[in-house]
Amino acid sequence: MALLRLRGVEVAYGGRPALGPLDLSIQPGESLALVGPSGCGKSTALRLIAGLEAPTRGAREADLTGPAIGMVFQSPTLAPWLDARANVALPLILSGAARRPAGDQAEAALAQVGLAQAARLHPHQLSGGMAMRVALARALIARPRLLLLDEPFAALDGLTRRALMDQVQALQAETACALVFVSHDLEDACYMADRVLVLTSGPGRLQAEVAVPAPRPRPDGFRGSEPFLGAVAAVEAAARQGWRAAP
Ligand SMILES: Nc1ncnc2c1ncn2[C@@H]1O[C@H](COP(=O)(O)OP(=O)(O)OP(=O)(O)O)[C@@H](O)[C@H]1O
Repeated sequence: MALLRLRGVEVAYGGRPALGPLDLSIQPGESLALVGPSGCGKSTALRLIAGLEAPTRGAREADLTGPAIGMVFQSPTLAPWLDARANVALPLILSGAARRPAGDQAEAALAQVGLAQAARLHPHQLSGGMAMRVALARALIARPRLLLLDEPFAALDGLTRRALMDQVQALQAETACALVFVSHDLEDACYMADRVLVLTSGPGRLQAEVAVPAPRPRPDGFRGSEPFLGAVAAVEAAARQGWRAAP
């Protein structure tokens, strides 16, 4: 049974098509990447999946209850007046948890992303990578069944980005949540996902679906392996067919 399905969804803004029609299903525990040229509707698709926006046409069907969805955006959107611990605890407190146990849980979540020492720091004291890890801890604290990441690493340097991708995979293995990962970077998409959905230029439709038949978390040397290189080549070929050059 799929966690979530989009059936023939289309989104238009002011009558201008922005996405679709698009069909998509997300199975429990799987990792899905959405790639496509700028403006094709990737973020729109993610907002539909999150239920933050309704489709103009088509339907969203979700089999999600409880702490269903965690989301991390390109900028970490932390509350500047709260320290890391309080930022991470916020979803629990907003859903009615008591401050002390929520704070304890937040500290454990920060330790999981390697930030045990940073619990009392405020956002302006954090590096970009640290802030992103705080946002990740916050998204995962309620143990969602589905984690949505919208270009979360785009602003980070290459090494930090790779370390964070491994960290997300480790957390995903631990929590068994499904992941939808939006990226501009075709290699990052193949690194993170079991299936890469290549969207066309806007309004984005499915151009191709490329499987990455390899275990997660990725083993050492994965980027030199045949499944990875083959998937990247297939995604690039689909992109060459379906993406118009930006005007
Ligand atoms: N709230 C909105 N009102 C009007 N138009 C919008 C709105 N949100 C998005 N759009 C338009 O819809 C299209 C898809 O936008 P979206 O942000 O989903 O694309 P994207 O693939 O995520 O882009 P990028 O990779 O550049 O982040 C774009 O043409 C954008 O201008």
